[in-house]
Amino acid sequence: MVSLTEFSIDMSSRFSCGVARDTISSALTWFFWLLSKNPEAMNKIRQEVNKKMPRFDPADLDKLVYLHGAVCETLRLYPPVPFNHKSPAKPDVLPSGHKVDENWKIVISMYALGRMKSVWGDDAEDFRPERWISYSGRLKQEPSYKFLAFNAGPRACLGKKLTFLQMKTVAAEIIRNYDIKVVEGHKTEPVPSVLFRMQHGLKVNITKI
Ligand code: HEM
Repeated sequence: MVSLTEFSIDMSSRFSCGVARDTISSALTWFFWLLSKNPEAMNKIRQEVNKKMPRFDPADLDKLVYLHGAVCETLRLYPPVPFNHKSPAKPDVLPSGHKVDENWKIVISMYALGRMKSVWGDDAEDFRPERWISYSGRLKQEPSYKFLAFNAGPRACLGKKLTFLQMKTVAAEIIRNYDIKVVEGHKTEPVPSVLFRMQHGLKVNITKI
């Protein structure tokens, strides 16, 4: 058996396994990229994990409020499903006053909504997990029509809870044990498609803590 303390991998390919793999792998890839650009947030998550969940216990995942905020920020800025379209079942009038009928395809951009200053404030473009935490240190719940990564209404995503469970589990265990740095000069570009992947994957150096 070989014990590795430092190695390089393409993180996006490591996450590509399991049910609903593409959405969760896309989200985790952007999550680690955002954290590598925000080392302070990475440290805060590490401290929170070590303090509130010293040994992995799924029952403790709810206590990881800052980590939850960081996952929400990732999904707000880089929604794995960046746009969607819907058609009305019968002629209708939208709140904006537009008349629509069954032949219309209404395109909704989750990506644009997540970055609108009128919705999220002047710092809408910034990665700020604190945005999701109230003054009392609890998680702030945003309406699903505002935080649209999982869509809203009767056909919203059925895997939302499972997504947070999986993402927080992977994030907590990786951040607790490893330091991650994106390989210098590595290009990160999104693929403009139905799934918001990273064009060249995410090449990182991993060091055991
Ligand atoms: C980051 C992770 C995920 C994101 C961003 C996401 C996003 C979405 C979105 C936007 C929709 C609505 C699609 C539409 O209106 O056409 C949806 C539907 C759905 N998702 Fe997810 N999803 C994620 C993970 C998962 C997981 C892990 C599962 C199951 C294990 C899952 C199961 C489903 C199902 C069954 C639907 C269809 C619901 C219905 O039509 O009634 N999703 N998801």
